[in-house]
Amino acid sequence: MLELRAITAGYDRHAPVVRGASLTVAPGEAVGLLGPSGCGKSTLARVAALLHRPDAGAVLLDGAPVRGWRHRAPRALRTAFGVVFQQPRLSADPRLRLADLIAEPLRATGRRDALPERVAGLAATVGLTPDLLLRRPHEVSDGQLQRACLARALVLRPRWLICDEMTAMLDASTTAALVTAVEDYRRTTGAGLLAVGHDRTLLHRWCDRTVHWKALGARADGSVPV
Ligand SMILES: Nc1ncnc2c1ncn2[C@@H]1O[C@H](COP(=O)(O)OP(=O)(O)OP(=O)(O)O)[C@@H](O)[C@H]1O
Repeated sequence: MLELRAITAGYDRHAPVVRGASLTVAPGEAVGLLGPSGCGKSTLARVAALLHRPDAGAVLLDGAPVRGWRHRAPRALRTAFGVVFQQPRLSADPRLRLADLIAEPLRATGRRDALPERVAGLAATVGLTPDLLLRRPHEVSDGQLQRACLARALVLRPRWLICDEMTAMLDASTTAALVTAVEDYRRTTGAGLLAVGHDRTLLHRWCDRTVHWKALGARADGSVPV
């Protein structure tokens, strides 16, 4: 179980953007998080993925409170999360060919066993042809790069997937392909999903339940329309 308990977080301790938000995702469950622009969804998603340390509150994994964040989180916890962000160009190293981009977490964790087979298998899962794997980010479309970013997020076989507006910039067919790839992965692994977005129809179709920001118990700070 992934539990966020009364999370307060932000970029200035005196003016947090998230205040007292609570949310749970069970293993195998797909939870959608909807809310207006700027309310703090991405900040909360980064806390859930152990990428942003909250100012208050707790993140629990299978009942155990998380104590370290980012590089201070134990490797076994860090690699339990696969994260896909909205803008692939901000999260992809422009020097890497797509095959190396997908393999990056495997190399970083020293897990080079069966690397080419794993990359080829994931590329097929997300709909990338072998010729695209040889190109660098500036030689592919946003949708193709996002497919590679999803493959990279899956390469360590995470137990939890955090998709933060993963399809917001993409057309309907790429959106459908990426959602199908996530669901195929979840069906075979039992991974839990937190999908953040604005598209109510997509999240309702995709997820087991969709939570609105207002239902997280988050307190308004007077400036954010919750
Ligand atoms: N790195 C940062 N430094 C300072 N403020 C930030 C930073 N990132 C986000 N913010 C601010 O925190 C608030 C919440 O941003 P966040 O991205 O979490 O909202 P969101 O609900 O995901 O928005 P959107 O739906 O538009 O992506 C916003 O007011 C934003 O300007």
